[in-house]
Amino acid sequence: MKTPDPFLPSVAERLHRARTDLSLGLAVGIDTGTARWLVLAATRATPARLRAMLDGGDAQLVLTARRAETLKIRIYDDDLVRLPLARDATAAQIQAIVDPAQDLAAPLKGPFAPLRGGDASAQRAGLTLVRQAQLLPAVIARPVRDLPEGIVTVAPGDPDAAPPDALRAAIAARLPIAATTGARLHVFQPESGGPEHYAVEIGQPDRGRPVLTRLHSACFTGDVLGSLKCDCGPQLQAALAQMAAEGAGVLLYLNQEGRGIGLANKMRAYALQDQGFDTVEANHRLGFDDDERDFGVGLAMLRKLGVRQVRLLTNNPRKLALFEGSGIELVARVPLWVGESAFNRDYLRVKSERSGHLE
Ligand SMILES: Nc1nc2c(ncn2[C@@H]2O[C@H](COP(=O)(O)OP(=O)(O)OP(=O)(O)O)[C@@H](O)[C@H]2O)c(=O)[nH]1
Ligand SMILES: [Zn+2]
Repeated sequence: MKTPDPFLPSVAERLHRARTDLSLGLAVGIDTGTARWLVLAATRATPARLRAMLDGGDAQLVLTARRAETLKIRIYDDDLVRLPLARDATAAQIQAIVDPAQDLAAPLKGPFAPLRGGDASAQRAGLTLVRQAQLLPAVIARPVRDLPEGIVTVAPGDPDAAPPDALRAAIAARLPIAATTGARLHVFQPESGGPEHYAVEIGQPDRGRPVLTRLHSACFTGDVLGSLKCDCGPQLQAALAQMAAEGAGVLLYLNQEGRGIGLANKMRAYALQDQGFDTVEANHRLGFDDDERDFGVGLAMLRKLGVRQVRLLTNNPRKLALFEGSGIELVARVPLWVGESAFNRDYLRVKSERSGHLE
């Protein structure tokens, strides 16, 4: 077998570049083996690139099935829809279809005649990349004979087939915090780019015994600003306090703002919540699933820290299921109910009723 050229990017590195390029408003190539597609993030396309896409005459707007349900579009491809775009389509028209901000003010956007049949794998890969880039999940796609020189190109199966990101334990240092002076902060970096994640190690947890552990997802509004709309800030403080009281624990701070949709989209969701939609409905109207997080990175961090058994502070059944077959034993769940306020009572109720959160 030929050894790969060490200077060429790996699949994981190419995917990282593709996500970055889509965020910048650049087109990415998707090569299915029989066809080549150019893909642009619908919310980032510059006017010139949008025009160039439309001029070909066979451009499509690709949306998730979640967004299509809101717009009452017939879904033929189970997880997505493909809408043909006219040559004279405008950026404003596309924005109105993609972004739910104007849904209530201007509900009638159709009629839509989605495409059916044929291979949608390139479009599906495009959607996966833009949602991983925390952009609104919608792409403009167009088949081309040849991909332009210098365009980052991936295969449709790459986003799912890429090996889980290898993590580098970059650095750790002592960090006295309000909860305890005996804390250390570890910084982990995915080797193929992407956001860093942190671990706060309290005391010196005995690796031969179950470690009190929390997987906490970033919430700028709750953790930093003390937002009353969620329970994140109080959960963070309560978890650290309990670890300090027991003298040991590990809190993973995962940079998955807004259950993985990013702060901008979480604020779009909050604007929809102000219109009366709940936290789950708001995600769906934006085109996302209820929860876009991948907790696999948390397992990788625990392995790096040498944690083999956990007592997990959570009410979320998805976090419990994560440990099945992971090699890390879930010994107990420790409930974490704190911080209820008049502003988040409905949010907490929806988490119990719709997302299955445990008492
Ligand atoms: N999309 C979206 N994300 C939200 C909303 N409110 C809070 N979040 C995010 O939800 C995440 C909360 O995660 P966690 O603290 O892990 O809570 P959890 O999944 O409910 O699980 P446990 O607290 O462990 O029971 C954070 O990333 C917040 O930014 C919302 O209305 N919409
Ligand atoms: Zn929060």
